[in-house]
Amino acid sequence: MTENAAQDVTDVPAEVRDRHGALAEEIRGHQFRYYVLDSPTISDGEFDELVRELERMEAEYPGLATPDSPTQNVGGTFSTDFAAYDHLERMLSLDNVFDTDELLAWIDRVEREVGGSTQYLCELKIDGLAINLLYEDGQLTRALTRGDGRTGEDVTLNVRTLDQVPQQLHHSDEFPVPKLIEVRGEVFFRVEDFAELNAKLVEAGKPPFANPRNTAAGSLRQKDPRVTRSRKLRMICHGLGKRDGFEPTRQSESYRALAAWGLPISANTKVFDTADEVLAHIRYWGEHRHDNEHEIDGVVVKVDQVSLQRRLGTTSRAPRWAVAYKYPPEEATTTLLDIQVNVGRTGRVTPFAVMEPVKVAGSTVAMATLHNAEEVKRKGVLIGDRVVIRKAGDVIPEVLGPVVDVRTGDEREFVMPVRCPECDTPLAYQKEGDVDIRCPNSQYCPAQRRERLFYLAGRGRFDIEVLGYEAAAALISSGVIADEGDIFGLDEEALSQVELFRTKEGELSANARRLLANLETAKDRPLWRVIAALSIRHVGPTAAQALAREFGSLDAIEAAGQEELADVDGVGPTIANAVREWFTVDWHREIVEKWRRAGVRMAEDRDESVPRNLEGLSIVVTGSLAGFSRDEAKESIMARGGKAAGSVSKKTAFVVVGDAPGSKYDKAVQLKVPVLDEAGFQVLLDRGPDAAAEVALPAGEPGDADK
Ligand SMILES: NC(=O)c1ccc[n+]([C@@H]2O[C@H](COP(=O)([O-])OP(=O)(O)OC[C@H]3O[C@@H](n4cnc5c(N)ncnc54)[C@H](O)[C@@H]3O)[C@@H](O)[C@H]2O)c1
Ligand SMILES: [Zn+2]
Repeated sequence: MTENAAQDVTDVPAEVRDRHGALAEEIRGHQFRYYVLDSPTISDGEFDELVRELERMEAEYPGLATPDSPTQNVGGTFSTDFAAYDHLERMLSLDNVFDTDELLAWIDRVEREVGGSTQYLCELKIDGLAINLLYEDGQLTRALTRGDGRTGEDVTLNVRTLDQVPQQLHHSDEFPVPKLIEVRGEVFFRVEDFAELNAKLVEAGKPPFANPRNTAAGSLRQKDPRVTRSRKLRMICHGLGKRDGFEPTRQSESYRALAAWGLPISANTKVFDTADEVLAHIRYWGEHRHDNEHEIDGVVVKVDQVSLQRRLGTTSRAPRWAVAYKYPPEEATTTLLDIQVNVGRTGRVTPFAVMEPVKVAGSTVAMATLHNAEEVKRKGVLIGDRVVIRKAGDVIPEVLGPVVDVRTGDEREFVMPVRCPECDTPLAYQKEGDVDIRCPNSQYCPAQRRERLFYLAGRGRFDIEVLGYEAAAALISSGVIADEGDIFGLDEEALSQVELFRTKEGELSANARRLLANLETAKDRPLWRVIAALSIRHVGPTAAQALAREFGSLDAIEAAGQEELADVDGVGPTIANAVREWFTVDWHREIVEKWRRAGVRMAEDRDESVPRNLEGLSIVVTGSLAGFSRDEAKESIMARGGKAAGSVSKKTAFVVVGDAPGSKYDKAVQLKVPVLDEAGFQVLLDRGPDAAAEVALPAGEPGDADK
């Protein structure tokens, strides 16, 4: 103990004592909301930050670390809604570390105290709620929540509804069922079960739950076990309490015993010898945090040998032989300052949340899309609310829902505008039943022109580096181009009229020159990217590639009929309609004309060394071929002028059948379309349709002749 530790609380300056007292009180309030009401008002990350602040105060003034401080206690309490029982052995919490250095310091301390190296059992830290199962003579006699660590809430009837929890432990020759044992574990929702639960709620017109952990806690702590039964709660065991008749030497061994008795254990526990291995494991799970069936908030590192666990002992709050490495929190709470709307490339008007900037998962979040007016209603958020937001990995941030309990009454409902915020055109649904409302002024709406221009400069389209959002906005608002049709007509003179492209001295900027150079290169992008750049609804990269491959030029696409388009693999009727409709609009065709005049590629290059011997023929490939991938087979057909169709019709010239062909083969037989095997396909490619017809399998022959 340090000298300081002897310090008396009365030695602490009064204002520090007050601050400490207030913070401790605040923390206890949050613990009550979290453990008893299952309804926290701040995120776990924010809560942990408060606790750390308390710890920092106590490190400076150790006199403050009195036994009733939250830092010295297991953080829960119990509710009078349930009968209370004492645990036979206390249930502890875990100490946390938040980075490599803190973990290495913990490992150092452990190894110093046990006088050598040891083995580390690493487990995923399941984000659920702790449960204590008491088995006497193999029978489940009681299930308690952690409560304050000494006394828990009796949720036996609820736990009995969990399929994974055996009422009677299974017999095992290797591990005889002990006379008495307390099994500790975590109750949680699998991510997919939680999503399913929420989907059902939404379908029933109810607001979804925000967070699986608190929902799991709420689902288990029900007065009516039937509610618990209706929720797909799961459990994983991660420790033992009191035991009589079972003395494992390692914790990892005890898991084998639990499994033998029919209890659920994790498939993701591993034992390591060195700190490096432990760190690599933690790194691995940090990157694969969402590849698991349940949410994890860290990795728990435990000394595996039970004798060493005993030697290390516990503090009043946590074992000294285990520690939780916590990953950065993915949820935070913040204030929803406003809900504004954005007009997209296709005129879709989407509300988005403007929030007080908050740090989550390593980045600062100030905005998040709310998708549509219905979604705003469904989430139940009001402007001015405290909201829970989530940013998981690379996924865009999401508003989960409001913290209803801290509303002041000053919050107000969001009203979806009825006119476009940029061009004042009345908004409309494109067709009945649409969830998205749109600005129909697609030609002139400045927002849509700007968004389309920005979009065509992106990856998978023209890839014009200098044409970012700001540049797109400047080009449209300055009026030097009316819309994307004019973009390739830009020259030095036009650009010098745009402030963004001028230097302070009024000269053309280097960026302007770069833009012109970029535009020159962009004219030669492959056809599919040109198609994608047109902002035809539903036409993403896959459809654009299919169209380019199939038709080879924009003219051919424009000339193609609805059925012909829909027939292409990767296109289908919806996209076919969108393409047809798009070409009926004058100013759309004008864009194509302007690009054509500027020298933008309008057709695929043809490989002249390949014979065009399949011109006009529609060929379907089904099943897998040994010498060609799907795409190679299609490309070989298209390079010869043929059409690689997705479905068999009377117009199909040949059906090429590989291994495991599907219903297309049956259809070919039914329609008496000539069928080729792979060798026949090769003949078709090399020597054309007449030669292939001679090697085609007789139509309707194999097996199915009488169909
Ligand atoms: N948002 C709030 O207002 C609020 C309030 C109180 C607590 N909390 C949150 O609750 C947590 C603190 O509570 P805590 O005391 O339970 O500490 P903890 O979550 O840091 O760790 C202890 C618990 O981890 C669980 N656990 C999961 N997997 C485990 C494994 N493999 N091995 C062992 N234990 C495992 C156990 O149930 C154990 O009790 C923090 O995440 C905190 O942010 C939040
Ligand atoms: Zn508009």
